[in-house]
Amino acid sequence: MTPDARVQTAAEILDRIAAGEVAERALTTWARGARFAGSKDRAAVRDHVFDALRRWRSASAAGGGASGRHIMLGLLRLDDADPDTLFTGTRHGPAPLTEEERSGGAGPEGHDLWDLPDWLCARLDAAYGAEAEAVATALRVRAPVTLRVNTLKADVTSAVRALADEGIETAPNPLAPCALTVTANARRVAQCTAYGDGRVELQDAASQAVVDLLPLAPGARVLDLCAGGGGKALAIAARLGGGPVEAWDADPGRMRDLPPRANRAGADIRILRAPQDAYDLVLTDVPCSGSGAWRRTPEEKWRLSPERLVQLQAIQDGILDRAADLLAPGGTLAYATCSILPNENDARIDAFLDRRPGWRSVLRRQFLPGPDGDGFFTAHLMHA
Ligand SMILES: C[S@@+](CC[C@H](N)C(=O)[O-])C[C@H]1O[C@@H](n2cnc3c(N)ncnc32)[C@H](O)[C@@H]1O
Repeated sequence: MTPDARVQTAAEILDRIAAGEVAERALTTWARGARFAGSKDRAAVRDHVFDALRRWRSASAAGGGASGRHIMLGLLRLDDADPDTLFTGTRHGPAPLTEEERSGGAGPEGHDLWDLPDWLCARLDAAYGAEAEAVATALRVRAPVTLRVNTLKADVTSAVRALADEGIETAPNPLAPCALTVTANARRVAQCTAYGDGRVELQDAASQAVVDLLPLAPGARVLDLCAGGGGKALAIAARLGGGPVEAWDADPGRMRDLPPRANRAGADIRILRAPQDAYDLVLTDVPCSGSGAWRRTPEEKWRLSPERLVQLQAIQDGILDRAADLLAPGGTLAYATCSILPNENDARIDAFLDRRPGWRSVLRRQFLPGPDGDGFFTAHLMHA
C-alpha cells in the first residue's frame, strides 16, 4: 500500500469506530478483507488509527471536523506533515483537499490539547491541579513496550544479552529491577526466543512495581482474586521462587491463557473453582476505567462516562469487601487499579475504611503515566 492509501484506510476505519465499532474489531474486519495489505501496511494503518484515537480532540480541532478524513488531516497537521503530499486523489488515496478544508481547522488550544472529554479534564484538574495537564498529555503518546525478566528462568544480564542477540535492544527501567524498556525492534518481541521460552514476559513497569511492593514472606499463601490473564500472578510466583499462587476470576474465560503462560514461565499457578480462605495475601487487581493505560486503549477515554465510573466503583467496593473476608488474621489485602482517577483509588480505600472499623491502610501509592510506565494505584490494608 502507498502511504496515501494507508491514510485513506485509517480514515475509513476511524469513521467506523466513531459510529460505535470497537477499534480492534474494526481493524480486524479491515485486515481480513485486505489480502493485498502486507504486515508493514497493517502495522502502519494500526499506528495511524491508534495515534488518531489518542489525539482525537486535538486532531479534530486541527482538521476542522470530526470525520475520519478530518481527523487524519488534523493529525498530519499536528505532526507538521504536509497534507497535500498525501491528499492527492490517487486511486486508493484521499481526494485532494477542498478550499474549505484547506482554510478550516484551528488551534488546538486549551483542553483540546489534553485530548480528553471535558468532564475528565475537570476530574484531573481537581485531582492533580498544576500537574493535571502533564498527566493528560502523557496519555497522548504511544506507551513504551516493557518486559519483565522472569527470574525463574533468567537473570537480567543474560536476558538483555539474549534479546540483543535477536536485535532487540533494551534499557533498564527505573520503576522495577526486572523491568526492561524495549528501545529498538519492539515488534520482534512476540517472535523472539527469550519470549517463547518464558525468560521474559510483556508487562508494564508500574504493574511490576505494584507486585514488587507486596509483602511476600517465603511460603505465604496468596490469592489473586482478579487474576485475568495472570500478569500479576506470574510476577508474584516469580517473587515466591515459583509459587504456588492461587488464582480466581469472576470470568473464568479471562484466565484461559494462564495455564500455558504459567507453564512457559515455570510458575505454579493454581486456578480455583471458588476462592478459599485464610490467605496471607489477597490481591484485588480490580476492573477499572483503565485510565492509567489509555495510551494502549485510547478509545476508552472517549467511551467512559460518569455513569460507568459509578458502576465500576460499586464493583470495586464489592470486591474489596469479599477479599477482606478471605484473609487469615494478620493478612494483607492489596488493592490495585490501572487508574489515575481518585474515585477508583483513594476514594475506594477511604470508603472501605469507613465501612470497616478496625482496618487501616499501611501503604498507598499512585504511579502516574510517563515514559517509564502506565498509571497505577495500589494500597495495602490490614485489620488492626
Ligand atoms: C484488571 S483485570 C486483571 C488483570 C490481571 N490481574 C493481570 O495482571 O493481568 C480485572 C479482572 O477482574 C475480573 N473481575 C471482574 N469482576 C470481578 C469480581 N467481582 N470478582 C473478581 N474478579 C472480577 C475481570 O474479569 C478481569 O479479568
